[in-house]
Order: sequence, then C-alpha cells, then structure tokens
Amino acid sequence: MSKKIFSGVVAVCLNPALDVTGSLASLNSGTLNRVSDSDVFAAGKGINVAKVLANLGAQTTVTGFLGEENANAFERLFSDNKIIDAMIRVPGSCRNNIKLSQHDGLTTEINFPGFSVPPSALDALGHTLSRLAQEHDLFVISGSLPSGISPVRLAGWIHFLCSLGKTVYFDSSGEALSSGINAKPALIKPNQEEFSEWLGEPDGSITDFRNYSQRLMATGIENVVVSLGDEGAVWLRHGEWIKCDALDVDIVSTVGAGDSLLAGFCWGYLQGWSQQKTFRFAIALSASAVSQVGVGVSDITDITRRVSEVNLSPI
Ligand SMILES: Nc1ncnc2c1ncn2[C@@H]1O[C@H](COP(=O)(O)OP(=O)(O)OP(=O)(O)O)[C@@H](O)[C@H]1O
Ligand SMILES: O=P(O)(O)OC[C@@]1(O)O[C@H](CO)[C@@H](O)[C@@H]1O
Repeated sequence: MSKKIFSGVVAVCLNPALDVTGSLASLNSGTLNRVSDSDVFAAGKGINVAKVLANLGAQTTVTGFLGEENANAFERLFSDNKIIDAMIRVPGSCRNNIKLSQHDGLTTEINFPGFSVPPSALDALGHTLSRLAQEHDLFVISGSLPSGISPVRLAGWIHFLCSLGKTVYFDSSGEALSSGINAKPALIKPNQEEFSEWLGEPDGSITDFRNYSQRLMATGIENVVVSLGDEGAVWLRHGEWIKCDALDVDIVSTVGAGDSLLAGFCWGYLQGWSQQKTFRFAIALSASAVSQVGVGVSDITDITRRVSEVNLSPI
C-alpha cells in the first residue's frame, strides 16, 4: 500500500519567547546603553520556523507550550499569519529574550529561562502530537527546553513520531541536541558552535563535521546540516557532502537566520525539490532573514531571484 502524502507541516516550539529587539551603535558592558528602534516579536525557534513556512504558503500548525499570561501576543501572530494554533497553555509567562543589534551587524542575545511545564501538560503534548500525526508527515522541532521537560522526554517524542513513519527535522543545542540525536530524526541542523560542543571539539572543522556526520548517518540520521553563519552551510545527505556559501547581504540582525534556513529545508521537502534546489533556496531565504529585524518572508520574488546567485559545491 502506498504511503499517504500530507501537505502540511507541524512546527513544535517547546520554549517560545517574546524577542525584545533594539539597535544601537555599539554595546558596552558594565554601563548604561540606550537603544533605538525597539520592537517586540512573538518568537522562539519553532514559532519562527512556522511563521516563515506559513508566509511561503505551507499549511502550518504550531504546537508546544505557551505561558497563559502573555499568550495573546502569540495568538495575534498565529491569526495574522494563518498558523493553526495547537499550543498547550501552561501557567505563567513565556520568557522575554533580549536581542541587541549593533550598527556593524554584530548581535548580542540574552535568553532568559521560561515557564515551568507541569507534568499534565507533558501528557497533553503527547496526545496532541499523536492527533497531529494522523494528518501530517513533516514535524520540525526546534529550540531549547523549558524547565519541566527533560532531554529524555524530548527524545521520547522524536522517537514516537519516527516510529509512526513521520519525518522529523530537529534543531537544538546542548543536552537536548545530544538526546534528540539518539532518537534519530531525519535531519539535524546545529550551527557550528552547537555541533562542535556536541563533538567535544571546541574548534570543530568542516573535516571534523564530515567525519562525525558520516557516523551519524550510519546510525540512521539521513541529513546533517551544519550552519556556518556568514560562511553558509554544509549538508551531508546519502553520502554526498555539499557546501553553499552565504550570500553577500547588508546585515541588520542575524536573529532567526538558522530558523529561516531550517524553514527552507522544510519547504524544499514539502515541494519535493532536489537536494541542490532545496539548499540554494534555504540559503537565499536565510540571507533575506539577516537583512531584516525578526523573521518572515516579505518579498518572495527577491528571494527567488537570489537563488541562482547561491554558490554550491561538493566538498
Ligand atoms: N552574516 C551573514 N551573511 C549572510 N548570510 C548569513 C549571515 N549569517 C547567517 N547567514 C545565513 O543564515 C544561515 C544560518 O545562520 P547561522 O549559522 O548563524 O544560524 P544559527 O546560529 O542557527 O542562527 P539562529 O540561532 O540565530 O537562528 C547561514 O547558513 C547563512 O546562510
Ligand atoms: O533559547 P533557545 O530556544 O535556544 O532560542 C530562542 C531564540 O534565541 O531563538 C530564536 C532565534 O533563532 C529567537 O527568536 C529566540 O529568542
């Protein structure tokens, strides 16, 4: 019997955040800094991925947890972007994360701890994932874990989805990354620093990434993408290792660049694109993300135009 193909995507955000952004000429520690152009965005990695995918035209559902005390900012984002809300409300507030961009393009981020997730909400998420799995193939899980969710619990959810034959794309860091890797999602997307930390090689090189990625592939992870900031990204798939250079753009804020890149991989998967077409598109999408504050697709024609400028090479 052929596998039923579903068109939508589920983005899982366990630890959403209100990103409080500001720009300033330069940030000086230990003294007063005055910020201009301040804004507040309903964000968090999974929610950023969902917003980009919804803007591209994907039927997008978000699940995970929302603090009930400031859920309204997120609810507005979901309704403005036609995102289906399957988030579980928990007591307390989503965290505020501070994102300060200097005029030279350097961004300083301060991420706070979020709410604590009660055990009953963990069960509720399990049920929600099970329900959504009846009508979706692609799940993207990204971001850190709030208090109350252990890395082992996260791995359990990934394992559960994979055991149902679902495609799970995964982006996290630290212990959550290690634990999630053990559950063998279809794709992981650490950045250079996160992957180096996981390898235990503080200055991991592309050769190190390649060697370890080959080993991960042997365990069943089909795709390893390592994002390299202004150097682009590398992607190992089916033994083929390719690199895309980043596009040359004026940097406004790098916050959410990795989320846009991951959304590009999801979009390529949903469209059934080749590896090369998907990679070029994802890089162009992330380039557009760094030239704005916050994530989202405001000009798809510009992104499509820039796809052909992306330099891709086997390495
Ligand atoms: N300075 C830059 N110039 C051009 N493109 C960039 C720049 N920084 C990032 N990008 C693009 O964004 C992609 C993801 O960037 P990065 O590796 O910084 O992700 P990340 O650390 O996961 O980001 P975040 O956690 O903020 O979402 C890169 O692969 C690249 O295509
Ligand atoms: O603390 P986490 O979950 O690792 O990252 C959260 C975060 O830094 O990631 C997004 C950018 O990728 C921001 O919107 C958000 O504040």
